[in-house]
Amino acid sequence: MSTGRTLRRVLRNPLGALSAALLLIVVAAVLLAPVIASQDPGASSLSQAFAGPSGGHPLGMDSAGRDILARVLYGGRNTLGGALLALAIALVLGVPSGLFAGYRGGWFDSAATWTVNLVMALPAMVVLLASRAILGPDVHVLMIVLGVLVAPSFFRLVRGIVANVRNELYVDAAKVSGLSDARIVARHVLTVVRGPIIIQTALVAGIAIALQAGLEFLGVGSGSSATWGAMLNEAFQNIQRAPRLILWPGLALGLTNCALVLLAGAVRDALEEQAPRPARRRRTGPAEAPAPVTESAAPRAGLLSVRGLTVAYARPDGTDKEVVHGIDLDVRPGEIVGLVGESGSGKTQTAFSVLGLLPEGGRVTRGSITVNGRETAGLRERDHRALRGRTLAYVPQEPMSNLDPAFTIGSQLMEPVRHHLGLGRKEAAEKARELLRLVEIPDPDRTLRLYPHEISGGMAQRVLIAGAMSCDPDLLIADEPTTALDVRVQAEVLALLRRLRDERGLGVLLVTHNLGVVADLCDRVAVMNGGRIVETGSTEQILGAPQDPYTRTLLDAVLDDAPARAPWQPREARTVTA
Ligand SMILES: Nc1ncnc2c1ncn2[C@@H]1O[C@H](COP(=O)(O)OP(=O)(O)OP(=O)(O)O)[C@@H](O)[C@H]1O
Repeated sequence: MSTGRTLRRVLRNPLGALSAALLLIVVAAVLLAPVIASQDPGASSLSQAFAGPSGGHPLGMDSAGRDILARVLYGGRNTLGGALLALAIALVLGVPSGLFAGYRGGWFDSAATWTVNLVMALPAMVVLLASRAILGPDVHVLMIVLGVLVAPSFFRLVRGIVANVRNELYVDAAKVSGLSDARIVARHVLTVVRGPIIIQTALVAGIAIALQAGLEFLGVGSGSSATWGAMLNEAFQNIQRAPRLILWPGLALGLTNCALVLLAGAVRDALEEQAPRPARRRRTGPAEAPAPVTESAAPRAGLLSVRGLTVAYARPDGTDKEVVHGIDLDVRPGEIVGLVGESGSGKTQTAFSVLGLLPEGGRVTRGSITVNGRETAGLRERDHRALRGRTLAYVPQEPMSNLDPAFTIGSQLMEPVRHHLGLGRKEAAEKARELLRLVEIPDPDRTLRLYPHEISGGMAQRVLIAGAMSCDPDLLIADEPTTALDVRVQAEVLALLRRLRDERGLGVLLVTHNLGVVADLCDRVAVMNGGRIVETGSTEQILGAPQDPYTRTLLDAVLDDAPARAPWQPREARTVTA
């Protein structure tokens, strides 16, 4: 949701409008103190001590004969300025570290979380009193210490949200499209955390103001300058003689804090009206099943060639869990190769190894992956990122989860195009329109303006295919691209992939467990089981005359437990050699 729309929603809420107006008045009055109050807040005239309101002194005089209006206004400067300083320190320390720890995890996350827990365990008031004793009675120094003490609240808030967002599929999709981490954080992560940060800022500002006033009230502040807390302290000492002295600083503190809390509530309500983000798909898979290794004697394909690929995950005890055990795979230009196997057989790990996007802890431990003849196993992240989007593209399984609900379709299609092709806004919009036409979306202009929740699943998948095609890649890796769609839309998406292959000479690695899709679309098939490729061949051969017992079991399962017919008849009119 855009900032403008959030602001309008806040102002439409009566409490939001009232609190915002109140805060504006307080801030304006405090900033305009020299204009509104003609007196110096420190100038005292003992003969006028405790004098009531008069023409030149509308709020009267305090116990030392100082103008109360001037002291409230100038005191507000010191009180709000101090709170602002504490807030700035807390934001600068808490937000970037929370972003980094949540997004990257690893040792920085552990170290930062440990430090934050330590700071949170410290009793804030005791630390503030001790700092005053050590660093002197300067209110600014106390506010800096306060900023450090409240920074953990921002860190924990931001880290928690970012750690969740990092797992969203649309963040994976942004990585796949080749965007840098900084761009992904700025675009997809900051938009999610900015709302909670605004709410937290309002609440922490209230706490900082109250704490600062509390310290001054206890006489722990600097004491030399006017602040609302110091005024309360003085009023309290004279409560019997002039109880009205407590009214003005009390009112200023109470109103400012109420306004901040109400504003935080209004911002939260405005943000909650935003459509909920889809939950992330969690992958699960059965345990490894052993199978024989097949070594391909075939020459390496020009587009994608995988030889002896082994993928492993580090276990907490330091040992490796191997999930892909030395596989061979080839995709030629203009060829659609199906990678089939049941859940957990290692299809996705293979695809992600080619994309250079193995999840944290996973790595290619052996083997070679060449794309257009260039070795990519062990490539640096920066070089892999350059390949993704341009040479390699990815179409994921769940179209809706891979689109960021906060941005229009147009904005999401234009971002990678502008980044990779360096196009300006207008050219990128034209390119986005052209891409939507390419994937046969009927009214591209209208679709560009829609948000993901306003389009169907089939259309979302077309949008993702359009995004994948934006930089005219050579190889498209599609992970179960039709699973989330109904049968009619599935057929349309498959026809679209076939057309792209025919018209553009696109190579496609189709990850699927659906043999119907394989029969419909693929030229060749590799069957995976337990992290190994057990059989590779043409679609006709694999579906018509499977050699491996596992492939036969897979085919039997499709035919409702009946034995596989021989030969298998693919849906598309293909020449079947029995
Ligand atoms: N992050 C991880 N850490 C450890 N093991 C993992 C991790 N991700 C996947 N695995 C293991 O890797 C193996 C292969 O998983 P993979 O996701 O490639 O299967 P798949 O064939 O794509 O299944 P699906 O169709 O369900 O996605 C599984 O045994 C799985 O438990």
